Amino acid sequence: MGFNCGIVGLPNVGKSTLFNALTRAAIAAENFPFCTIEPNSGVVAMPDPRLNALAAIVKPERVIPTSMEFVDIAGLVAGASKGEGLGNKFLANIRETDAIAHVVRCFDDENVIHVSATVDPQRDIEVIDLELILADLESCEKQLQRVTRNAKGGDKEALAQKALLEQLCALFAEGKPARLLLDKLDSEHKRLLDGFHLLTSKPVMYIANVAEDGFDNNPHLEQVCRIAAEQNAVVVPVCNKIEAEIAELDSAEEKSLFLESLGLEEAGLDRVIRAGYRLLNLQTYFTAGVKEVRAWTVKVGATAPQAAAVIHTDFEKGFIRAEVVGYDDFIRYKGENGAKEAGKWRLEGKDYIVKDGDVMHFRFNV
Ligand SMILES: Nc1ncnc2c1ncn2[C@@H]1O[C@H](COP(=O)(O)OP(=O)(O)OP(=O)(O)O)[C@@H](O)[C@H]1O
Ligand SMILES: [Mg+2]
Repeated sequence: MGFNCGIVGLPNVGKSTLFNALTRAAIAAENFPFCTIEPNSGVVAMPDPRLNALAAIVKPERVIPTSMEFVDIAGLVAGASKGEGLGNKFLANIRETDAIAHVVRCFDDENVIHVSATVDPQRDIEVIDLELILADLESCEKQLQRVTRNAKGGDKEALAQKALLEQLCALFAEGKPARLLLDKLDSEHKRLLDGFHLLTSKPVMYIANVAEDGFDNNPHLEQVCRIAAEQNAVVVPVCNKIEAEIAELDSAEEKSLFLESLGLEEAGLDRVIRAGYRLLNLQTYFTAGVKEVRAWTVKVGATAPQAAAVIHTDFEKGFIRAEVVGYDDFIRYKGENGAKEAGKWRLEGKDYIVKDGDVMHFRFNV
């Protein structure tokens, strides 16, 4: 499934370090700005303890998690929207993503170069936001010219696009991102907005890259949390450097020992991956057969046929019914047969809205 989250931020703030930890890749993450030029992408497995619980009941030959893609993008600097630091190219890379993980430097370290010399999360966030907003402003102004020509003929769609583009330009002129408008738009206007391919309409979460001991009493982190709260955005505090070190350990045992020695319960990466998944408004359903127990990703609100299409488009085309057992029932009644006996096994039709954790089997006909 093609959902991805772009790792975005100023140069040298720890983006590639996080990417390496997430994907166990070994791309260059050196202490100098613009170390990354070409975007790197990697597919990351979604940690989900429910898979093991299902496997313990079904005892399948294999267990397959679902995944999402992360893309490590080059650092942006002030002036990027005018082409500074290869800015236009990097902005084009961001345009390809579905959501943005904005990495903000929240650690002090004299040895790690900061492009503005000091650590100041508020300023750094504003630099990135401003570049994305300026790029969107320019793009909307261009689109407005084109649409205005079409609207002269009285074309309804063009008139609606024109009104929305004007609203967006006004918002950008105030230095605000398009995502602030999202809650106020109906589905028709959301469709129009999607068609404009903007950067600031993408959902954003903040990755506060802290020092090893920077989770508590860290004014930089507090600043990010304050800004995020104003925007209704999520903050994930992580020490990217430690995560990269943990990812290099071979066994799960070594990892948990290392985490314990640092006083941490869970790898920060799992929190990043889960937050990215939620940011994209994704949820998981399962298939549980003796051959394989597997997690699949669908958008929240997907219907049963849409969920079926994730496995194969034929499943959607020839969709007849979906056999469904909720995850909790599946566990409580120890599998499909138990759930059936307890009256918790359902046959659902094409309008059924999939719930997170549903264990599903599709009946189809091609
Ligand atoms: N939490 C941290 N504490 C201390 N040092 C860190 C931390 N996170 C990353 N670093 C260091 O910061 C430097 C830059 O990291 P990295 O290359 O990942 O940045 P980047 O954002 O990808 O940069 P670029 O935009 O140039 O590609 C590296 O030397 C890395 O080890
Ligand atoms: Mg990099």
